[in-house]
Amino acid sequence: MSVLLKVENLNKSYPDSAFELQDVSFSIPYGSIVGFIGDNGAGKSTTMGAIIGNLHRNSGSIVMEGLEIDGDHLALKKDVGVVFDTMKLPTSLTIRKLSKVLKHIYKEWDQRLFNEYITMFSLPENQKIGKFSRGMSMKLSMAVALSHNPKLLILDEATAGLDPSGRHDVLEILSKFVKDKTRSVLLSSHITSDIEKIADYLMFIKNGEIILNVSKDKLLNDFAVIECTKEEFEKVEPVAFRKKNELYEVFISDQQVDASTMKRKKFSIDDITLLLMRGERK
Ligand SMILES: Nc1ncnc2c1ncn2[C@@H]1O[C@H](COP(=O)(O)OP(=O)(O)OP(=O)(O)O)[C@@H](O)[C@H]1O
Repeated sequence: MSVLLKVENLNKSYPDSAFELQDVSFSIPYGSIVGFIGDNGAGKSTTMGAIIGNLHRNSGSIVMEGLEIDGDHLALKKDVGVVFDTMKLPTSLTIRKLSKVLKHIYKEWDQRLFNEYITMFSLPENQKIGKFSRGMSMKLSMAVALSHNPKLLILDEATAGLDPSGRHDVLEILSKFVKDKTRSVLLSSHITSDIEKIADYLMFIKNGEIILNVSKDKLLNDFAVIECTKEEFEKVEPVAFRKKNELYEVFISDQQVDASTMKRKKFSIDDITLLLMRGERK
């Protein structure tokens, strides 16, 4: 399995905050969509900002297509399309004028593709961008990010604020984007149903630490949620658990389930997220 982006031991702290990213390490294989899940303030935007060089990292290495990105984030920016929840495009321009500027900035700018996205998202070409609604701005950022032929798309809460048909379009675009296995997506979202639909890998972060990084298929097939008694609980090594009155709700590898005494519960990615974020670890 070859890797598009490899992040190793990424650490980042802020001068006026107790928060720290703690040795964040992960890889993004070619052709994959990685869903990045965590509570507010868990460290998703910090991780993404440190990767693209918007934030200074304390330590750690970032390797894109085998090339160490050490200070020279320009090399990375060419190959990475970014959509953050706050838009950073010039508000006084119209789409028409913006595309003329972008043509000069990006060597691989694809005007035909950009026009297609603008039509698909029904965005007005002659209205100033500053007057766009939040959803329209996100759609425009997405169109820009996709049209300079990036290898990696980094999307921070990009589907939040989109109407259902816009979200449907974006999810479809992302699935198509990775289909030929030469590109990948890192996507953070609180809408776990979106992630459940399209992600190949799920990466959970809590208090600046990656607590689980697993393929979606493995998560759904090789793990289980059970409800059990204290005696049964003491025999297992859970990933996470929550005490519910006298019983325990436990997230464990499926191998540990003793089918004669333990009952598997149906679970969704939302359930797992809640157990990982609110639950305890043994
Ligand atoms: N510029 C900053 N200065 C100080 N602390 C910051 C700064 N930016 C973020 N933080 C802190 O870093 C922590 C992680 O924030 P971050 O934005 O990475 O979380 P997140 O997982 O993206 O959250 P959300 O889901 O709310 O977007 C928070 O405690 C936040 O207060």
